[in-house]
Amino acid sequence: MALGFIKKVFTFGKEKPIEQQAPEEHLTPAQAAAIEAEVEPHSREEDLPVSPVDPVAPVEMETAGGPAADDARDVVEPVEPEPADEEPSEEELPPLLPGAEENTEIGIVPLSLLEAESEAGTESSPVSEPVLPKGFTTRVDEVPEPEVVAPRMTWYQRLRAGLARTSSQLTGQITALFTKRKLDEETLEDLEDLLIQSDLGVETAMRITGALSAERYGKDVTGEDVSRIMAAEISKVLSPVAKPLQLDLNHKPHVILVVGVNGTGKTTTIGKLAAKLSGSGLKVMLAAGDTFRAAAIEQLKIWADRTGSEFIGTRLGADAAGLAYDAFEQARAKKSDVLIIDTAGRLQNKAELMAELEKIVRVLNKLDPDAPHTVLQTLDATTGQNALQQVEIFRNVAGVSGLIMTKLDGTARGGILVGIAAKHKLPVYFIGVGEGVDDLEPFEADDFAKAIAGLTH
Ligand SMILES: Nc1nc2c(ncn2[C@@H]2O[C@H](COP(=O)(O)OP(=O)(O)OP(=O)(O)O)[C@@H](O)[C@H]2O)c(=O)[nH]1
Repeated sequence: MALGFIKKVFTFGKEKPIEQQAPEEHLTPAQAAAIEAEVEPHSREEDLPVSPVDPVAPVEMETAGGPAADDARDVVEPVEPEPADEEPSEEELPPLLPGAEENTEIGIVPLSLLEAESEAGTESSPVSEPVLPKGFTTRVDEVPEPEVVAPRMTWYQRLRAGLARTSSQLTGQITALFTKRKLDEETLEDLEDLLIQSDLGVETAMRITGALSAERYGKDVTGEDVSRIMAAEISKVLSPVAKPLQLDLNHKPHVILVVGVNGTGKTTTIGKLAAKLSGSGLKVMLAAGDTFRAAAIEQLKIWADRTGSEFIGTRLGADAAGLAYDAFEQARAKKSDVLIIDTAGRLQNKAELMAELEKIVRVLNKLDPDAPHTVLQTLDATTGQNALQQVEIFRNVAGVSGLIMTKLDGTARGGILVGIAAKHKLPVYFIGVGEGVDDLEPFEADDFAKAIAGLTH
């Protein structure tokens, strides 16, 4: 009866079986960390049915809740539960997560909307700071002193900080170029060269110098004039590609395949995405499709535990397409809303890597002709021009549907995103501005353009 009671209190709109609950949902961060540190790797006895595609090693399937979930329930000290017939009154129940009301027919939902809703609900959101239901308490000595948390930087502050090196280098060079000179042909050519060297691409460089010439040719011009016009022109290039990542939750699971060269931040970005999705009340499963790099499997499992997502992995060297097949089957059986599949960024050679990606797509197609529903490519901003070529390669092989530009914090090459947008016209859904779980921001064209041009918001 007590378990049933807990289930009623912690269900936020979407029915979520009690064993699915991530331990973190009703623990303070310190308690969750303590439990995570003690948890032994979960050993799996029975094998999942082997994929008919290729025999693979026993696929390890475990919920991120795993053993910790049981320990977690031990941590909450139940005192006399409410008498069975007394339903907790409305005001006692934690508020539903916005958008997680009974509506189970969620149609096409832009992820940024889900995120905005969960952000809106964060101060009272029970998921991060659950209010223990009446009749329960935790031992007083276990309740850690609330640590003083510095106010979180706004989106724009984090972006400005992330792009600081790009913008300071660019605006510094522009200022040096425009030392109170009247705008002439030579200055325009110098500016064009400078913009091309900043990875903005020839097309965008010419747009900027053309707009500047139209407005200021033969007149005095300052660095601020150039920054203002540069921001406006970059924004025009980026606006068409700044789109929300749409999830079609009418067909579960929505399969997101993440591809990209090794080291571009695939696994990290998957963790960040999983945090946003599960924080919005969606059921997420992560599949360790990078069976080439041992650390990648373990890394993804840690992200699954940290974000309360389900995890499915297999042994090193196993067939990635077989893992993808099993993951899809498991996600469908467990009614996961979203399945995110990690892939290898490196194999013996590029041809092998491309062949593996093609096979994964083929196998998923067999299970759902529309799957993978989204193919995200991660691009490392610090690699500059190389990122342009990478889009070409992966787009042809895996049918990339959108981009996530990572490592924009601390790099002086953030301009490459403009060059890629102008050339490939692929949606840019998010940008990575750090290694932390929150360091993934929805891509906003205007903010990005102003940040690169060094303009205050
Ligand atoms: N500064 C910074 N580091 C990042 C960002 N995203 C990822 N990283 C770091 O980049 C390194 C590589 O990230 P991974 O997620 O392992 O990259 P991957 O593409 O999965 O690599 P492979 O598994 O080798 O294919 C890690 O040290 C990450 O912490 C970011 O936005 N900013």
